[in-house]
Amino acid sequence: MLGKLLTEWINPGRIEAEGYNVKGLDISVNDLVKIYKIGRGIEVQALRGVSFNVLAGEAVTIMGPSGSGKTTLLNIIGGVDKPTGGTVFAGKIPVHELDEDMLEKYRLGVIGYVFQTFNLIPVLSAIENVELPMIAFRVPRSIRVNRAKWLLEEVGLSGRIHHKPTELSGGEQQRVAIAVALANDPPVILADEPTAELDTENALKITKLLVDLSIKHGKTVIISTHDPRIAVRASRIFRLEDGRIIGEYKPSDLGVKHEGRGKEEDLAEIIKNKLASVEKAMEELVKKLKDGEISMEEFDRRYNKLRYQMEALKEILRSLGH
Ligand SMILES: Nc1ncnc2c1ncn2[C@@H]1O[C@H](COP(=O)(O)OP(=O)(O)OP(=O)(O)O)[C@@H](O)[C@H]1O
Repeated sequence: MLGKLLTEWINPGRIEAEGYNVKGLDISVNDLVKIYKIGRGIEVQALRGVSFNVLAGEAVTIMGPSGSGKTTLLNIIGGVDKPTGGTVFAGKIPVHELDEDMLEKYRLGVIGYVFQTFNLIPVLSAIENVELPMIAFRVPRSIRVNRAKWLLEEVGLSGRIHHKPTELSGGEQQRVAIAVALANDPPVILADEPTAELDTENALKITKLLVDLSIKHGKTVIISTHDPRIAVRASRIFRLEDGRIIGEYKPSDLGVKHEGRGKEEDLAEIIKNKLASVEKAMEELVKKLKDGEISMEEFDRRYNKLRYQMEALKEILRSLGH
């Protein structure tokens, strides 16, 4: 029964030498809990009931400090790790219920995973790295080689296809890693801090490549990041802290246009203005409560929302050196 839900995705016949045939899937995460047991009865609760939805074809970011659970969350969505509790659906596929055999198929056909550390095989050239997932997927050689070339061209590396990872810059290695993730034309791309090792210019280029997969090709893209400058490039930002989603924003809530590519000084100015308006709204809310215009519940709900927004804005300012 479960196998049937994967049938569509595990057919190598759907892979073509060029282009993307497959659009994104909805991702639905419900009350996800992950507890790591680290011996002697000690437990680490990495996720404490995380729920959120990503629409098919949407690009979102998960933002949060180190240790907040970003990698754990992506690993569970990506079928690399199993949850302790809760559910994850990719379209109709109940990822949390898949056994090892089906998870392997799911990882090959449904998920393209981009890691922080590029994760390329050092002894293989760029093109051979891109071919690997297609070999595992049993894509015929003629299609495989041409698709690998096409994908490397797509990520702007047509002149580097025979280079080994060590002969490429960090930004170029991450481009190859994106081509690897796209090899089997997956509907869902997960990227775990894909820009952590890169300078700002390369980080923004890689982010654009990933976000464009959603905008131009309808893929579902989930990017985890520490960096608010990256986060604001997606359509929505989920803020994860201590294993919980504590807020959800649109870049416009933070005063930034969805595809804003402004200079960093401009961004700081915009965010300072937005911060001032959020602080003003908080003051007004306090006044309304004092004047008896709103109930305590309503105050709590609205004040907390503003507070999370304020914290996110302050974090962006800090990362911009203000
Ligand atoms: N395999 C594991 N065994 C035990 N604890 C783990 C394991 N993996 C992660 N953790 C713990 O779970 C929590 C969340 O870790 P996770 O790696 O998901 O966070 P993160 O937000 O991705 O952090 P970073 O930004 O530093 O990569 C942390 O407290 C971490 O120490």
